[in-house]
Amino acid sequence: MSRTVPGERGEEASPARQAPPEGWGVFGATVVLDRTTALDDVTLATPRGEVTAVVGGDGAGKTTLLRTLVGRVRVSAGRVSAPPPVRCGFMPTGASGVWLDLSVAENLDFVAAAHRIGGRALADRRAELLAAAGLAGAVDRLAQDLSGGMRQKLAFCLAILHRPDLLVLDEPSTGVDPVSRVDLWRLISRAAAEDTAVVMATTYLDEAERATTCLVLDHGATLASGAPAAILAGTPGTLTTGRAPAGPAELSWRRGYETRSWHPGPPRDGEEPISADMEDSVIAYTLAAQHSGDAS
Ligand SMILES: Nc1ncnc2c1ncn2[C@@H]1O[C@H](COP(=O)(O)OP(=O)(O)OP(=O)(O)O)[C@@H](O)[C@H]1O
Repeated sequence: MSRTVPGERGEEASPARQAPPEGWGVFGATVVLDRTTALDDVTLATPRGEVTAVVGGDGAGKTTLLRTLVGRVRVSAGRVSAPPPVRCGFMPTGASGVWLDLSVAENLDFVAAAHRIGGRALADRRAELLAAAGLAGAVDRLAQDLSGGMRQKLAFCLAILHRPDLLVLDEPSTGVDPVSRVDLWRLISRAAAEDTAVVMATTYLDEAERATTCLVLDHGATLASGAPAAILAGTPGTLTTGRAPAGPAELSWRRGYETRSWHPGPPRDGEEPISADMEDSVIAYTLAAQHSGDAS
């Protein structure tokens, strides 16, 4: 394990740093947790100014990967390169970074104090974030009295308050209503536009499709990675749609009123394959990994 983190939590805020030439990220990382291989030789590069999405089903390794990136989990093989903790922002899943018995303003002030931000700089930053997150009318409300979406947005504001170089978000929009999801995505895009390296785990594949690059995990292993368009273009096998499954039930799934069917290999006679969106594509990659030994 060779994590390169020069700073310690709680050290004084330092100016923004350049990423090393090879960039920040997790490179060839293997993580074993209590005899479970949570990550198996996974690489995730996190360039500045870009949004990198990590997707995958339950237990795929998303949280472990993000926690590895911010130094909370040790790798048993591979390498992690990240800014010092004081220059990272981490939003854990479920808005668990929010103090429920503090008001919105107190939450922000508390985190600002930890980063030694005060006075005019804090007033300006607080006003900017509250306006962008649509929380200006709720500054004096206890966090426990916020809606789930408002709490997620507050958690986001806490993670980004000190303008981190690397912003790591664990399922920021899970359980959030569609309007708040749009707000959150705007905040995330804005952070990237301000040259922050943004990494987010998400279960919403339409969000992943809007990221600059995307990493698809399954059981701790990489199924696909790259620009969303490249992932879609590389979708394995053949995908069709219809009213009923075109093959075995375990290779079919519902999409709205339709049923998608997948099989490995090229289209068969008479089949009319469809183009995959990210949701179909991730399912196809997963099925391909599960059925890699099957004849096409
Ligand atoms: N502390 C731990 N001890 C042992 N195994 C763990 C621990 N934390 C996670 N795991 C295992 O590591 C694997 C990856 O878990 P992880 O939480 O990273 O997945 P995830 O993609 O974030 O899933 P979810 O979306 O369900 O939270 C799972 O098999 C999980 O059971």
